[in-house]
Amino acid sequence: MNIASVIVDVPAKQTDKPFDYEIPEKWIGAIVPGMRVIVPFGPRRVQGFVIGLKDHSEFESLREIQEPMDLVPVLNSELLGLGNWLTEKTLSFKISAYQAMLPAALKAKYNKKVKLAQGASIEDLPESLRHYFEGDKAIGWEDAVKGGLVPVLQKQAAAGTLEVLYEVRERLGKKHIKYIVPLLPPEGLKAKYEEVSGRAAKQKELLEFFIGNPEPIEAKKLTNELGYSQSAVKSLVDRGCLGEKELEVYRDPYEDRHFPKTAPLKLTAAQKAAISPVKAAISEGRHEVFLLYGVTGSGKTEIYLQSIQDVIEKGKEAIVLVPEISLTPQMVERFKGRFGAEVAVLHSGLSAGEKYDEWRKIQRREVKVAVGARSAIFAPFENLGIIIIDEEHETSYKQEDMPRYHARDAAIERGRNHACPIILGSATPSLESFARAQKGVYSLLSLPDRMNNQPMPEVAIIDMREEMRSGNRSMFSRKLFEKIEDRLGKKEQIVLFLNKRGHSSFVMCRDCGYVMGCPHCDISLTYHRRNEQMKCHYCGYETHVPLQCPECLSDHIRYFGTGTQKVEEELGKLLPHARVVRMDMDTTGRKGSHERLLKEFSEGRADILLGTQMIAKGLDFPNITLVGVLSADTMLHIPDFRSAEKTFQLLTQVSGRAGRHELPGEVVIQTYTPEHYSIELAGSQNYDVFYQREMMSRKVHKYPPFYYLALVTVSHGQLMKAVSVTEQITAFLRARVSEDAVVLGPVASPIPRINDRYRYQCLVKYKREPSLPENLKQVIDRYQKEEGASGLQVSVDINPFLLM
Ligand SMILES: Nc1ncnc2c1ncn2[C@@H]1O[C@H](COP(=O)(O)OP(=O)(O)OP(=O)(O)O)[C@@H](O)[C@H]1O
Ligand SMILES: [Zn+2]
Ligand SMILES: [Zn+2]
Repeated sequence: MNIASVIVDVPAKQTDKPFDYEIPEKWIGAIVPGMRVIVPFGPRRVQGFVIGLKDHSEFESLREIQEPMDLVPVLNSELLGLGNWLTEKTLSFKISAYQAMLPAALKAKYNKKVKLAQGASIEDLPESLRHYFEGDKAIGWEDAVKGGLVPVLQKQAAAGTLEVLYEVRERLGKKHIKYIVPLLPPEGLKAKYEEVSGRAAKQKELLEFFIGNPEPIEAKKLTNELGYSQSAVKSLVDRGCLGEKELEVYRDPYEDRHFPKTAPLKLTAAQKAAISPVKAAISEGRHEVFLLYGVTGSGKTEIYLQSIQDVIEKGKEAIVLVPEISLTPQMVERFKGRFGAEVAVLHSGLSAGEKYDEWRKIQRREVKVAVGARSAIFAPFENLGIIIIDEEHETSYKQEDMPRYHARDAAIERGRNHACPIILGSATPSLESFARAQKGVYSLLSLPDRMNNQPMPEVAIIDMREEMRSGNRSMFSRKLFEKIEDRLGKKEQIVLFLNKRGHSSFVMCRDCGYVMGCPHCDISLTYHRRNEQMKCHYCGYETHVPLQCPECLSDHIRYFGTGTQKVEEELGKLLPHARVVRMDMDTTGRKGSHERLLKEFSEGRADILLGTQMIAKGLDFPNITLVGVLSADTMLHIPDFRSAEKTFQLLTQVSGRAGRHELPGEVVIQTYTPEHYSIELAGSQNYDVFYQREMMSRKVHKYPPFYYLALVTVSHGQLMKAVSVTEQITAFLRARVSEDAVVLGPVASPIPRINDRYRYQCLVKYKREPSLPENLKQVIDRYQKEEGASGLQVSVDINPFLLM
């Protein structure tokens, strides 16, 4: 096996296949599939993934691998296979698929070193290696490669005595903590104990401690918590009885937090009925996809926890996906509280170094559970027993760049590989999933009632046009305002929700109706109060708020729309005594701020939690008895066939924050289109009727789940170029699909220009088109050649979630 098949890091059609390389004699056995290597490619040196080994190649005179990049494989064989699957499903390059599975720290160029693994001791190494690692020394990767040490180091890495560290710049290196270690065996310490004079009682005490506890102990803990004297430590260090040692600790972002241990709750009859098929699948080691459809507050999380418990008891591992936005401390606490140090948490709030640390815990089998957002689906477990996707309807599970995968599909694929069950949980399942459950492709589990049979909150829908007509120009309807005052009086808590998506604060001229738009994109600019700036959310363009309308020179130009800042101001005027916590992109930008704000609210130091999407999900606070939705319809106006579904889901989720415990809850939804079925049915929280109604409309308009979609987006600096290429593509595809398929286009994208590039699209709706992937690939290949030269971009998204 002296030949390696390598996928090189050159994302292009011509290079999207394995290349054979000869493994130099000294690295035979040291280079195995799943490792990265440096190979010569043309005149360059590039990175590549070894995907297989073989004895013979059909090519002659192979070039040699220059050097390995890893001591142990970064992708296991299952993930290598998953990479093929991803490539096929998303029409992306293999290299993009593999890169997508690794934490960022492994992707960029970071300093790499080999060190003694945590918990290993220098005596575990062969004599010949010890001098490299004594006294916490490390050997640089380059030196190890030059010195031909890789194969020997690799053996140690496989045995767990050595490991590779990445020095991630943002937080240089690993974090170290000072430990005190006894330098003598207990008998030696006893001998010293006799030697120490009777007056040095503190030293005697300390020696006694180490005779009983010969393990290293954190210096701070020894003195601060256990109360041993610092000067005694110093004296014993001077005497050569104790040593000080810096030991690496993981940068655990939750280290300062204590998670009280929770025990499994006694399940209700409904929960028992729902969990038992899952338990059966776990114990039989069978792949099955469950859709857990349970209303908000019905106890889905407890089902996740107890299923994971079973999986851990079988010696297997679990992945839990939650949407980024609801990966709140409260969610993390539930998993850490139950499984403690067995849990790794992966989310975008972590620095690259922290993410890498969490990933390593998984790779080194130190944890059993990974909780994280979308990309946690690639957690490098080898013995998966269950995958859970909470809020499975969330669109953030779809990745919008290459590879454009949906985490749900990847989960099901991994579930097949590991013969393990999948739970998709939601109070408002996606139409796709519910339709599959109806057809029996997924097994449906239902939790139709809240815990302790609490009723669902009562919902009032307020027509804001009526309010306007009767002279109320405030952003609060009379009913909502009344109820806010009532709750403030009763010292109960309130959630006010403002949907930022769809429309936000924009600047408009009251005289001529001019709206300030981005000069580079066809979209209006968003007003930011904090620095009095207008900003484009697509290209980042920023400008000052004008004092005069550029069109008619009127000075009646001001901002419109209700941003959270504006609501906060208005609350300040109307209810100066109310304590308001505002949560949106602006207030949660800094690390830890999200957590701090929620804590403030949960500890009752605020009355009103005001926020955007990020407060809609997952919050479980007993004192919330009123939820107000300030403008329910903004989401309805996005040009997207899922807008009604998203509106329904969001309203149901927000409403679900009220009355989850003893106190009953109430919800007030303000809208300008109360007659729309998504709003009406969210009001009565009737998913089943909504599902029927929406399915009908999808069928008529030929949208998922009745049809699949493929979207081709073309962009170019010149309008005519974008149009003509889209025209060609549309014609090409139209000639190659069956008559059941619909090919729409060319049409301008809903945002027709971003960053001075014109955007056109072609949308294919189809039921069964076995040759479509091949044809789409041809489209990509055909235009890829032009791309570099003229700035043309052609992208294909299969099952798109954003039609923008
Ligand atoms: N068997 C049980 N006995 C007692 N309390 C329970 C039980 N199961 C769940 N609970 C409690 O009920 C509350 C609601 O449960 P949970 O948050 O899991 O609901 P959920 O279905 O995940 O809701 P959402 O979809 O709104 O997040 C929680 O406070 C939880 O601790
Ligand atoms: Zn004007
Ligand atoms: Zn712009």
